[in-house]
Amino acid sequence: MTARTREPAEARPVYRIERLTKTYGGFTALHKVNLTLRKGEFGAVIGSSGCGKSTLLKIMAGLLPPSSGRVVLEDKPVLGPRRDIGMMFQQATLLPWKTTLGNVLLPIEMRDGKAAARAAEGRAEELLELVGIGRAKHVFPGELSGGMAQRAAICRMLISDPAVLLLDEPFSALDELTRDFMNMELQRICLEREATSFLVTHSIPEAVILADRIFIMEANPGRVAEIIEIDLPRPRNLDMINTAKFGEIVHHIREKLGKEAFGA
Ligand SMILES: Nc1ncnc2c1ncn2[C@@H]1O[C@H](COP(=O)(O)OP(=O)(O)OP(=O)(O)O)[C@@H](O)[C@H]1O
Repeated sequence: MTARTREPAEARPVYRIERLTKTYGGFTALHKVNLTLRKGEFGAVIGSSGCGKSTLLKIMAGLLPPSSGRVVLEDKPVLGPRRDIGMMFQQATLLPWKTTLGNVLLPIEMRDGKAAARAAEGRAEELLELVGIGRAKHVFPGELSGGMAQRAAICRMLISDPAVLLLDEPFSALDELTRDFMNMELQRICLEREATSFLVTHSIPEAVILADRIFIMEANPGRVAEIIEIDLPRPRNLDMINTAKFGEIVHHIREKLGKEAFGA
């Protein structure tokens, strides 16, 4: 696996979220959230249900306007959806009448037309090889397993060469073994591409195994309560889950979230 050319802590900031507040009517869902992601960094956000994780991700993606504050990506304010922001959701949502290759090329076809999509076929094939489903390029989604469909969704996200990957529980619908495997694949892809990534998850071990930093959110109003640096070496592997250090980090986060959930 490709090693990092530099540690994210030394890299330049790519994504800046500044004093972000979001209100729905009289309800404050997010209150003055500050957060910076550096080039190649993997950030994860974790917090109890309703603390504003999805709201934060939607604002970061330009899908929802903030009430105040701002989001800046590569020195340009995010004012709406942008081609340099890649997103992935719990469901792969592939179009059933298009092949795997056709689905991967869809963002190009929709944006720049069929000729541009044809011109990008080689690149799409490379991406399918990268995630290990090159042989399924002419297969329709109905014949793909859940893990294969999410691999195709990864390629569809990467085809536009986004500056940042926003991941909303991308593997939570998969069985545990496939999910573990896909998380390791995600790490490999992110390391190879020096991708800047931000993951929303409900799973503490998933956040710990993937992230350089974990943002713990608390509710009422939604805010970042603590940032935890995960200094496990890279590339990470699933055996690390059984180490004392991993257990201590998980325990600390669980305590923190438990206090929040039960008001202790
Ligand atoms: N469109 C909306 N109108 C009013 N309130 C909303 C709206 N969307 C979200 N909320 C509220 O804002 C708060 C944050 O919601 P959000 O979905 O961002 O939380 P979350 O942390 O992603 O939750 P979960 O983990 O359950 O997905 C919740 O209290 C929710 O009820």
